[in-house]
Amino acid sequence: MIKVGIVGGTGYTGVELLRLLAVHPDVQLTAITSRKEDGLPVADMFPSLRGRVNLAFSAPDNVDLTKCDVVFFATPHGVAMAQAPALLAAGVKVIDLAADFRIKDKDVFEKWYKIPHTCPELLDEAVYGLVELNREQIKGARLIANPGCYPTTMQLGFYPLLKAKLIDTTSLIADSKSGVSGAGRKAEIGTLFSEASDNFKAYGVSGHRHTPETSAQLQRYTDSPVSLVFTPHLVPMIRGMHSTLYARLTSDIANEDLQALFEKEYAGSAFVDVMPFGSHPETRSTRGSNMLRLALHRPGNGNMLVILVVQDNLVKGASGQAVQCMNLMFGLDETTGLQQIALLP
Ligand SMILES: NC(=O)C1=CN([C@@H]2O[C@H](COP(=O)(O)OP(=O)(O)OC[C@H]3O[C@@H](n4cnc5c(N)ncnc54)[C@H](OP(=O)(O)O)[C@@H]3O)[C@@H](O)[C@H]2O)C=CC1
Ligand SMILES: CC(=O)N[C@@H](CCC(=O)OP(=O)(O)O)C(=O)O
Repeated sequence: MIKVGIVGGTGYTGVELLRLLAVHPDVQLTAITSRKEDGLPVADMFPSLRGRVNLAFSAPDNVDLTKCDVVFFATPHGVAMAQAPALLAAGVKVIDLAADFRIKDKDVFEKWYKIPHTCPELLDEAVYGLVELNREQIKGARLIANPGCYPTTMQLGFYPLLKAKLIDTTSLIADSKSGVSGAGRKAEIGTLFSEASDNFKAYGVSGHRHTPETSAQLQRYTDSPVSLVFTPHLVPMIRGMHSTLYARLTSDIANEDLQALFEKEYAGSAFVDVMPFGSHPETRSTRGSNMLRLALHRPGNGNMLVILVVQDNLVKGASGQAVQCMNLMFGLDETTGLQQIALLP
């Protein structure tokens, strides 16, 4: 059994890790931390876990995480970078759900996250945990930078087109919407019921930290300079993410061939569903599951391609993706414990 520790077990990605790992056949939950809830039985805070998780939360300082085989950091940016060196030195693998190791350039990280990077020596080694694009590297990794939720949708949508050199890389557009759980469980005015429900707004239009993360990753797949405009929106739903991606085709290609390109690229991927051309994927078709669904459109048969991408921000956008990485790092089938079908309605 893989002994698992979770730092930050009371947040939305932490409890999502617990939901997935409590029934994972190869996992033994070993330590779950919370500074505020030290000593409280996990199932007292989350009754959905009664009878499934028998541990209590521990303060991070009171628990020996070196007895774990892998530790997930479901914490704000800056926490994993402080603890990863000691854990790695003790032979523990680390999966960070925050952004500490996603951006290879320390200066770019510090500019967008406005905190100093205290562990730049690990930036080169960290493997970006987007399984569909990095599967082989993840298998041998000790340290995973789990992707941001929006970047997952943007990369899986644009990647096949970039790789096949079919689009203008300087005019990529992503118009994305997230459910409110994307902002985490902490109290904030913007996510109060009376602020976020029955309302709709864009945010971060002049600059969101997921733009540099996504651009840098996409740049790995093309020699042409990548330029991306990304606009996130908050929508009044709990889970879910919908990205409408726009790309200008630079070559004359039939719709059937575009569809075949995506189907071939993701044929071996259990968690990327290429829907029939012209489909309208719904976020609820991924709710609670690790699936990401996408569909291609070509309005008026012109040279603008529209790619619709949906996922559950907490599963494929965070905790499910992290478990997918863990499976590969421990030699398991990547689908182990992740076969849930989406909830509907
Ligand atoms: N929500 C989402 O859809 C996604 C989130 N992420 C990323 O995952 C990470 C977790 O997000 P989310 O679950 O939403 O966050 P939450 O705010 O819901 O939870 C944060 C957790 O971290 C703990 N924590 C906070 N500060 C510290 C600290 N200094 N040391 C140790 N533990 C700490 C908190 O518990 P306590 O204060 O009691 O210790 C809590 O359990 C973030 O970096 C986020 O950006 C990534 C993709 C999607
Ligand atoms: C709705 C909402 O607020 N979403 C978050 C992003 C979700 C996320 O967790 O991304 P990181 O892991 O990169 O922080 C935001 O836009 O800040």
